[in-house]
Amino acid sequence: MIKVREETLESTLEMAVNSIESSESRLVSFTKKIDEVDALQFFEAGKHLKTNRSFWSSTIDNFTMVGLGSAYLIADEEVNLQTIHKKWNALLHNAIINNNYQTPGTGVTAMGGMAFDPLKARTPLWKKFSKSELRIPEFTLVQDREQAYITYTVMVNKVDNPSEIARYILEKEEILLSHADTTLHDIQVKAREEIQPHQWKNTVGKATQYISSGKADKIVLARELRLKLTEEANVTAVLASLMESQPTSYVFAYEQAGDCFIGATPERLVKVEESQLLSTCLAGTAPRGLNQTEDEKFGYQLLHDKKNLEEHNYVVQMIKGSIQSLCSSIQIPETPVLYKLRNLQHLYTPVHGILKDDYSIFNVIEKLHPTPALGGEPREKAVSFIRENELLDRGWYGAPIGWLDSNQNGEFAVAIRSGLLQGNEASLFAGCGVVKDSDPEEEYEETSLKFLPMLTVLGG
Ligand SMILES: C=C(O[C@@H]1C=C(C(=O)O)C=C[C@H]1O)C(=O)O
Repeated sequence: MIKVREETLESTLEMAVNSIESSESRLVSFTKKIDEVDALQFFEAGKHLKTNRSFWSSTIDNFTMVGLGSAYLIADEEVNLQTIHKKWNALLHNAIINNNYQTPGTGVTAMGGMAFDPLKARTPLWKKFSKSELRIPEFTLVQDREQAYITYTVMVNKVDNPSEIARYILEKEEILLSHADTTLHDIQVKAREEIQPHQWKNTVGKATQYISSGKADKIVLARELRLKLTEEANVTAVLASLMESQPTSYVFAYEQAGDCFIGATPERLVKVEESQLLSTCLAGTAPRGLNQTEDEKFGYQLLHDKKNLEEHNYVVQMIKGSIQSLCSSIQIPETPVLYKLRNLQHLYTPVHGILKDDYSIFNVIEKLHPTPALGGEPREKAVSFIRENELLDRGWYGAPIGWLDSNQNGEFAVAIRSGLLQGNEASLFAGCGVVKDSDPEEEYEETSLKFLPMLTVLGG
């Protein structure tokens, strides 16, 4: 990685082009501070580029990232995180980075996600999505509280003309930072089809038998709700509604050739800021009450419910065990607290650790995914059961989604409370942890509640 301090984009590009000797190409990035902008407007204006867009917002931290276009793609059909990690390192090794800021998400940044289970046969539903992908956007906007930054990233080679590239970028920037005209319509759900609800309940029954016979302790089963909408959903409008209705969740979107994977997940998989590591154990669910007394009653019951505490504890123990070798110290509270969302409340245990020098966010994701919150316990048995019995191609649902940068920062969430928008249709996904005394009917109800965050913003 070559860090440079050239004054302008053009001089940075010139320096980069001149530094290239053979037929290789090099990634060049240039970050500048800009006046505060509306990230959603920027995302909407990104439509003008006719390109794939990505969005990430951690509302609680007041941190939003928008990625437009693709300067480089690391796509892999294998979901081998070590291979992806090597490709990312190789890309950065040769990159020329002009960034005067420390803010996470500046410098070279990648946004991406992956399939929950690369071994599950892919169905047409997810045909536009690779099994894993890291996209280095051409334009990355970071809004960190009141500070905003834009990074341009391009791949250049020896014969490129720096002033032409600079002109192209600045022209596009003008469009992106000008006010986008968002005409937002109220969409409605015209029809909904629950995919094989009866068989799903049978599969839950089968999982409880499998667990009772001692072959596994917990298996997470998910199902799909297919929607027809009155018109094509505007992704920006859906994002805006998710940010408003789910202020304690991560709101994300990842477009792929017209389809868009989108959601508002409360579940952080891992955040790394320099050597600080944060993870989250989130499992165990109850509804919100209709009034404060009922809400507190449901919360109290959840905090004392044996089945939910057991489901939760599998996650705590697994996360603790998995990151032990990567961290020099770990802090985990003894007991969970409640994490309240608009429609649900969960058992929540935060995890803090100090990441040892030799490890990065890739190593943590590799160890953690899938946690027993989305796979089960023990992992291999549960994931094989899901692969063989679940009536769904999860695609990117339930898998890590997020971003990372060239300064060892990054954050990935577990892509739940999510859906795949496909023109004027959409598929929503929801799952729940099954243990030995799970009741199929209750689990069915729980998944119905978990569809709500997405269903509501789509007018359902
Ligand atoms: C699988 C989902 O949620 C997960 C399962 C939970 C549970 O079983 O209690 C709770 C939170 C999530 O870890 C989902 O929302 O689709």
